[in-house]
Amino acid sequence: MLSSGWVVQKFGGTSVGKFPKGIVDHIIKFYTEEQQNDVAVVCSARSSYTKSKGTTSRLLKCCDLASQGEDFMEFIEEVRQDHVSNAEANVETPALQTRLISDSNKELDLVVKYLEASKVLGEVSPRTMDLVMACGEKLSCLFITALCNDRGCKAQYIDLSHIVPSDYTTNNLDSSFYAFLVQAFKEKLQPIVQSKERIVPIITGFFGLVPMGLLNGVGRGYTDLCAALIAVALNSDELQVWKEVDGIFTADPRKVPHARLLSSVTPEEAAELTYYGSEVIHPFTMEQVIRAKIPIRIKNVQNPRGDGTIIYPDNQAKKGESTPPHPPEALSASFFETKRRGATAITTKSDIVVVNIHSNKKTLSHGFLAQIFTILDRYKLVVDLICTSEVHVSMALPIPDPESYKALRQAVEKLKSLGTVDVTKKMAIVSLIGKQMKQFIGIAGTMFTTLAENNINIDMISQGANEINISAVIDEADSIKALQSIHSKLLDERAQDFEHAVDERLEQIKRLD
Ligand SMILES: Nc1ncnc2c1ncn2[C@@H]1O[C@H](COP(=O)(O)OP(=O)(O)O)[C@@H](O)[C@H]1O
Ligand SMILES: N[C@@H](CC(=O)OP(=O)(O)O)C(=O)O
Repeated sequence: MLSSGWVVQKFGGTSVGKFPKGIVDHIIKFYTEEQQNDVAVVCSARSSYTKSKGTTSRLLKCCDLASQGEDFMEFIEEVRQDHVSNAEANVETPALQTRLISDSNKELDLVVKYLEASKVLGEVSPRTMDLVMACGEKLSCLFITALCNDRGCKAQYIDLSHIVPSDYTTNNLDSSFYAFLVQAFKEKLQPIVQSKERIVPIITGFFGLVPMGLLNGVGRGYTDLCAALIAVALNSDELQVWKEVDGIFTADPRKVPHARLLSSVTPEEAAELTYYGSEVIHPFTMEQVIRAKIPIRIKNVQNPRGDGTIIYPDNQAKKGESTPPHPPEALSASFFETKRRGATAITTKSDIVVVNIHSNKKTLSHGFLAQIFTILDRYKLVVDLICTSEVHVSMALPIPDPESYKALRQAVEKLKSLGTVDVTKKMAIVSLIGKQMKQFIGIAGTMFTTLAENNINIDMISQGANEINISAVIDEADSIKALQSIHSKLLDERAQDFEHAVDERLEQIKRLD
């Protein structure tokens, strides 16, 4: 498959909020004018500083209030004010500014209608929630479209919020649903693709009224998935996910000052990092694009010329290449990267609660685990890590908000019928991630010795079946110390003493000689 010339750029809510002019002048225009690419832009709802104060969070708060029959207008007015003053501050051409404000007001008025009806009913259906949430991406894309046109880059607003027909039925968001979406996106973008003039489509990251609701089906961060499907629809050369960091680092650079920028990671590593606390990319994003052989590049809106980090399998050829990059999989490039030393990155996840269950039977009866999971399932609780012995089960659960804490309390009451239950709060999971780790001996040893040397108590240990993740549960208060000390032993450029880990592959090769 040859180069199509298309590049899909996804911008997160805080980037749209903080750097809109930079996005248009130094990113969109750079790729269209200097690189001569065709660019498609996907935006999330605007957040000025943090996601929790962002438009999506405010709109979800309105849904919450309406479902309790309470007044929500205060939050609508906050969203309105935010977008009006943003339009006034950034869009200079009077006609474009007036139209943007009027279009934004219309969208918000519509949301008020949906919410008023829900308030009367005292219930917000998943469909209504989607209709309300979609407004965030609409406002953001109306704004970026106006700003592009204002600054001399021809752009067209594309609303995907009704792309899924109301009679579309599916029980889960499987590959046939994604295939349907890709086809629908292709049709929607066809006029722009065929246009003689270069037009940048500015596409709402909200993609339709998904059968069980976008929040239930995909979750926050759905715009990453939308951008991925657009990249597939356009047979794009690259999917660029623009953030406020230079790419993926060996650890969260805010917590580990010596963290290094990684030039590439595999999709499996990116997924593990995201799940275990480093919110890099929505996990659903990768499968579709990688299958279409499209690389994902994480880049920084504040440093657009940086190389960023590429997410791509180390054993698969890219679009337009006939063979995988050399050296081949058996001895992949990172195998020779001495700096990597087996592990790729380290991450921590906070708000973890450990639940221990001691069976009241002498031996583990069959069905014991099934009973535990049935209870957890009933309360929609997720288990991140689990360790079992014959009569004892330890589980680490993410409990990030009051709602999940309430569910946990109810589940614990039920679990008590199976045995003695104890609960430890304020814990964290520290995870060492690396696709190459499985061929090294001593990495887990070094990780746990480092924790011991730093007086950090380990509550649970787990090595995932995929062998790319070694995790331990520790006190949340120790998580920064754990990150920094393990990083300096196993990932720091200046790490001196890594004498314990033996590269098993290299040893095998030596033995063959
Ligand atoms: N290993 C990591 N590499 C890069 N960033 C990381 C890592 N772990 C955690 N982070 C944090 O993830 C955040 C991602 O960037 P940000 O632009 O804030 O995301 P968003 O697109 O959600 O707005 C950064 O604040 C960064 O500190
Ligand atoms: N606007 C949505 C979806 C999203 O993808 O956001 P972001 O790209 O900023 O993570 C949210 O806040 O969840």
